[in-house]
Amino acid sequence: MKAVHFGAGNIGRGFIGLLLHEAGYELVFADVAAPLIDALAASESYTVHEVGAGARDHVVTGYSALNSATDEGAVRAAIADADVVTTAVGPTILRFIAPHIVAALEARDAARGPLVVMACENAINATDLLRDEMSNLVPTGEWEALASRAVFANTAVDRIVPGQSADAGLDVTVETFSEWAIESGSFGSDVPEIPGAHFVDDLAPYIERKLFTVNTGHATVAYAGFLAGHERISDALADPAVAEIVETALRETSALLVAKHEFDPAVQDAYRETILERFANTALPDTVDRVGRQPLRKLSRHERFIGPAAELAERGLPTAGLLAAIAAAVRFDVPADEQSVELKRLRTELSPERFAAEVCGIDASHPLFDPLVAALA
Ligand SMILES: NC(=O)c1ccc[n+]([C@@H]2O[C@H](COP(=O)([O-])OP(=O)(O)OC[C@H]3O[C@@H](n4cnc5c(N)ncnc54)[C@H](O)[C@@H]3O)[C@@H](O)[C@H]2O)c1
Ligand SMILES: O=P(O)(O)OC[C@@H](O)[C@@H](O)[C@H](O)[C@H](O)CO
Repeated sequence: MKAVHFGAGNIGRGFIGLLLHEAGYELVFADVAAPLIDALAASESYTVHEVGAGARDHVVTGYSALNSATDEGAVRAAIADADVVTTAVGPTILRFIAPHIVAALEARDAARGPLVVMACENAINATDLLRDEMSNLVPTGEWEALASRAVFANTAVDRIVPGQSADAGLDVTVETFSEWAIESGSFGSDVPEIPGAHFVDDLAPYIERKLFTVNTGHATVAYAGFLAGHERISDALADPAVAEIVETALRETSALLVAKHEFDPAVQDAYRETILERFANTALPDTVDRVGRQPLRKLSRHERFIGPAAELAERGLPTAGLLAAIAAAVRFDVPADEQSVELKRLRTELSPERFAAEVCGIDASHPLFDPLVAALA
């Protein structure tokens, strides 16, 4: 069995690559970062170091590495001959991955079984986004035939993998917790064997619970923590003023998840508590800069703040905690982060009303509009 994984970064090496390796796949990493790909190609193994209670080390071996910017022929040949292709590159990068998979499907031997395509990103239905980017590249009338050579499955990926220290080499430090949920519907009876992943009939409750609890909470710690002057996530959460905003925001998203997906309230409370314990892990060197990265993406319509706040407002439920988090998010000022710089510019150029409409996708007809505009002012 062969898998090609795009994005040999933190979650790529620290989780998806590890699980595919442990599942017995011959693994090819593809990335555009030349030093990273050169180092992987020259290495025989790297180690995933877990930190926290029950931590273990895992050694990943037997992989190869290709530069998808300079060696696209080899990357496409590898995908054409693979069973599985996965991504962990960021949702906005999927459009750059799409041409490789389209070309590989065109070159694929028709007798070969279908290629399993799974985007492992923090976004709702990221694999559907990737499939849409692919279909946009194919002439009308030809997509159905090409798409029949692949199976597309949405996934939800959860493991905190912080930025790695400069002297770590290829090794990755991760938390012990992990969850990879994969929607099973498109596989029929031919579900891939990936121990460590679990297959679910309907991914929507899983991905929304993950994005609107783990990622809403995480981003709230990051933005409120940044404003309070903290660098590390664990320090930020230890600040009672930050913790209070996080608790309020997560009580609100929990109310939505329970109402919408009928989660047992006690189970959701326990899930939320586990997540706060994960953020508080002092052995995990995670930072507000990493967790708050790309604030414009995080403030967009279907993301971790506006997504749940809009649905809560539509149901007449409280949103004060999420709005406090949004008010902190728009003040995230990290010069090394391109979107933070762009956010700063937009805040000087756009009125709160235009910011709500153009960045957050909420216009005056929506019940969230007035409170959102007040939070943005
Ligand atoms: N780190 C985490 O804790 C975590 C957990 C769950 C999900 N995720 C999601 O996984 C994705 C990746 O996050 P990360 O933390 O690993 O980021 P990262 O920056 O560590 O890794 C991303 C990798 O993608 C590569 N890349 C960028 N453009 C590319 C292209 N055109 N082709 C191939 N490779 C390209 C980068 O060079 C980098 O190595 C994001 O969607 C993130 O939300 C991250
Ligand atoms: O990756 P992002 O930028 O969407 O979000 C930052 C973190 O919240 C995220 O990477 C978490 O660590 C991860 O989603 C945990 O599973």
